[in-house]
Amino acid sequence: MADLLKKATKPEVHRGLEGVVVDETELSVIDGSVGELRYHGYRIEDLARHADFEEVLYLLWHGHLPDDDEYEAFAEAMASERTIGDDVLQTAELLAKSDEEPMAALRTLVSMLSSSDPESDADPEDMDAALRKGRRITAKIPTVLAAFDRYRNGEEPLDPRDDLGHAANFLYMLSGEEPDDVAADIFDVALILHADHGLNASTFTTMVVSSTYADIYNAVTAGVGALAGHWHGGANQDVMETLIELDESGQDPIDWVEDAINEGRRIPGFGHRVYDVKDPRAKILEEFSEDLAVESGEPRWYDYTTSVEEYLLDERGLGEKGIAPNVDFYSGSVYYQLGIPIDLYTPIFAMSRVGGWVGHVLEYQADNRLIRPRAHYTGPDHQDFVPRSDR
Ligand SMILES: CC(=O)SCCNC(=O)CCNC(=O)[C@H](O)C(C)(C)COP(=O)(O)OP(=O)(O)OC[C@H]1O[C@@H](n2cnc3c(N)ncnc32)[C@H](O)[C@@H]1OP(=O)(O)O
Ligand SMILES: O=C([O-])CC(=O)C(=O)O
Repeated sequence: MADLLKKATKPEVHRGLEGVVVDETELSVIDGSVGELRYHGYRIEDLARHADFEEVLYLLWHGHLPDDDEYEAFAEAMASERTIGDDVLQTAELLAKSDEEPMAALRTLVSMLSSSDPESDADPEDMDAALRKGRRITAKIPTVLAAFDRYRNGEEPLDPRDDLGHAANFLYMLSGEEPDDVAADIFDVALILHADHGLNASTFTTMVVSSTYADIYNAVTAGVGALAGHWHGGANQDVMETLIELDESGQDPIDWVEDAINEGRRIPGFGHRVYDVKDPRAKILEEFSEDLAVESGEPRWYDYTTSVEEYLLDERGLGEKGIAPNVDFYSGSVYYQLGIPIDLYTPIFAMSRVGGWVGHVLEYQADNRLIRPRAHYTGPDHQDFVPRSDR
């Protein structure tokens, strides 16, 4: 005990685990100094251009890109798992009627999916079962989200269509209309871009949970919880709300952002723990945002984003700790222009990131070790206990 109380000998404390390397991974690598991201060695730009989301899921879960046969079998297995039971639908309806936030509804519904999983009793050390469960969760998230959204709009949910890919089927279940190729492709790329990103907070959360051998439903449910926060996935919704605030202010965007910074506000969609420069995913989404603006003839949202970026990145400069745009900055205006409700942006992030969560859980559990760091104690050395009535 005496040693523990020697506060003078303070160990090096890594607040926020900044820069701490806790494990090895083959899934993704980020070079934050030049803005590069690769999944299993493939540049994110190449995956965005040439792959689809199902291929990327396969890559993250199996370690290689699928050939034609592997792809077909995988896409078919994913599509066959999209349906959800009546109990989950009824809960989605109840949550919608009680005006639950979509991200909170998703957390509840993902947790509930385990009750109807045919392998819910599988040994948590059975990695094949964990992969199949992860695949089921991933296949069903779009269905639960679309059902929730339709219920809150007073509409009945639609059955998933197995003739559409993961991205197009979600857009169909949401609106009731088959999306055109442009919308389906942009949405598919958005899913690819958000699928994995090293040991971000939500992925690390899933690893902590599964390191106790709690099953993958616990891990993914916790991942949804961690992603919800404004400093992580929740920022994409904040970005769009901020752009709307800017629009309603009637101010010039540069004046607006200058005032916001002078008031000490954090601008959502800027700053990153790993990137010192612009996030490569933001570059791709920015192009989509511009394309959609040109196509619709409504440049407002794209123009606001570029003005804010110009001020923060170019005029204000990167400073000691860069505040360049992260992935959330441009996804907001892309989803907005695709007509997706603003409070679904973060659940959509989860719809994609579940691929990384499952991949990292499987990778970590292949050589599991309980995650259990320590804290430097700074409380009182000793206190005599006083009964409550005498305090
Ligand atoms: C998918 C993702 O999760 S991407 C991140 C999404 N989150 C956001 O976009 C929310 C806005 N951004 C932020 O809050 C932060 O940049 C984080 C949480 C993402 C990263 O935080 P950290 O790595 O801990 O950086 P930290 O908070 O120490 O910031 C360093 C400095 O930059 C400033 N800064 C960081 N982000 C911003 C921002 N968005 N707007 C204004 N200033 C910022 C901080 O105030 C701090 O300044 P100081 O040193 O004068 O106090
Ligand atoms: O890596 C991070 O800390 C946040 C992020 O960009 C992501 O999770 O995609």
